[in-house]
Amino acid sequence: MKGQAENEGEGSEGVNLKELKNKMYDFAEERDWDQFHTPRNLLLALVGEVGELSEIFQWKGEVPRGLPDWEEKEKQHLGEELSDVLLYLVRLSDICGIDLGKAALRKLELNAIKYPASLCQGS
Ligand SMILES: Nc1ccn([C@H]2C[C@H](O)[C@@H](COP(=O)(O)OP(=O)(O)OP(=O)(O)O)O2)c(=O)n1
Repeated sequence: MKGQAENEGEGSEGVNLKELKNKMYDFAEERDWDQFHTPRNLLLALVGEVGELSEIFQWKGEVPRGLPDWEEKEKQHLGEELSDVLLYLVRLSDICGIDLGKAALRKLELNAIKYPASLCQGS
């Protein structure tokens, strides 16, 4: 199993970072909001959204994977906050001139070197 959301809704599989980056670019351009999308502003917006994401889990204690007991409305809200975090992260990376996909792949490689599976099994 690759993840809890592996078999979820159609249409989500083809989404890529470039598409999200371009859509955020268009969103800002159409509103003349590019002037506000500075690195610091975007970082603060990102952190704010992480706070909103945290609020959803606040006081719930640990919850089982897949969130089986959550109402659909609650899960939809979670999806919205996760998306806000992702979108601001994508936009922040773009504004800073970082190729996020490339950077993330490189980081995965570094992680694998730092934590060799043979030495880290289950601990
Ligand atoms: N200057 C802005 C403001 C918003 N957005 C976009 C990116 C986020 O995906 C979303 C954030 O919108 P809100 O600030 O309205 O935040 P929420 O959607 O979380 O609403 P609320 O804080 O009322 O729950 O809109 C943006 O790109 N640039």
